[in-house]
Amino acid sequence: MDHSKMEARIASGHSATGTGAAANAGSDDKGVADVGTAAALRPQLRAARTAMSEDQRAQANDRIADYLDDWAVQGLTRPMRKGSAQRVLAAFWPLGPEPDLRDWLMRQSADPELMLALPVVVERDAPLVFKRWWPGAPMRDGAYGIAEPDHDQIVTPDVMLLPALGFTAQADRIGYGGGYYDRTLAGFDVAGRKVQTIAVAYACGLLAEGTHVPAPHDRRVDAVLSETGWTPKMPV
Ligand SMILES: Nc1nc2c(c(=O)[nH]1)N(C=O)[C@@H](CNc1ccc(C(=O)N[C@@H](CCC(=O)O)C(=O)O)cc1)CN2
Ligand SMILES: Nc1ncnc2c1ncn2[C@@H]1O[C@H](COP(=O)(O)OP(=O)(O)OP(=O)(O)O)[C@@H](O)[C@H]1O
Repeated sequence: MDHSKMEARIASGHSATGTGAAANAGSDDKGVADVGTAAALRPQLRAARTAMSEDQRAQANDRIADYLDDWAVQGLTRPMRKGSAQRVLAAFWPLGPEPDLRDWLMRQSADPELMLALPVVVERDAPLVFKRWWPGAPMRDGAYGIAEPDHDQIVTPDVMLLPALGFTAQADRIGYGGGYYDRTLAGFDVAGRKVQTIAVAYACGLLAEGTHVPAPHDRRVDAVLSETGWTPKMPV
């Protein structure tokens, strides 16, 4: 989706009612057809995240890394494809105020059983591809200004960390609205590939019960991790 289309979607988004931290901004639009859709919820989710201070974000990033450390020991050891020597863990390079996993990734790069990867937008409205990442890997600015690996080593993730703007207690995920991850996961389904999915969000992205109406193409993730812990529980 190009920038102008994205802005148009945001401009047309209506606020939904709700009691969650992210659901407080402007709620005069009761009754409109798209109340509760991801598009309607994005503006207030963005506002809640932007309202965090740099300090709060840094602290939240540290807490998220702590939870990921526990999971790396207790959970990440499991989903290994038969015959493969390394698990491929796809993460993401932060865009603006997203959770920043870079320090954690840097530390994980020392684990010989892990191969790290980052998403690459190769084509608009198409599935993502994943390329290997290691500290010092050549990078370039890709689509949407997100840094991406600049080489040809495409890999298939066993486990995927996905950025999320919002989430529900049932592990529904709201992203930026490009549909990239939903398309990517749908493609993996067709190919018969199993991938464990973990959305990473700040806790202010939690939507109150009944606030969000997922679309048919929306994929639940196996779990959501925020600075307050796992929703619904650590995936093992
Ligand atoms: N860090 C990160 N990497 C990612 C994603 C993501 O959401 N975050 N993606 C997830 O699909 C894919 C890229 N897709 C994207 C789709 C739309 C926008 C987008 O709408 N950007 C807004 C600005 C967002 C903001 O800063 O608030 C724009 O360009 O107007 C960004 C990425 C792959 N890599
Ligand atoms: N499997 C799919 N096949 C085709 N189009 C899809 C698929 N999944 C999502 N889309 C399209 O992508 C658009 C955006 O989807 P959605 O709002 O769920 O994005 P998102 O999950 O927030 O974004 P992202 O995954 O990029 O972070 C929707 O209009 C939808 O039609």
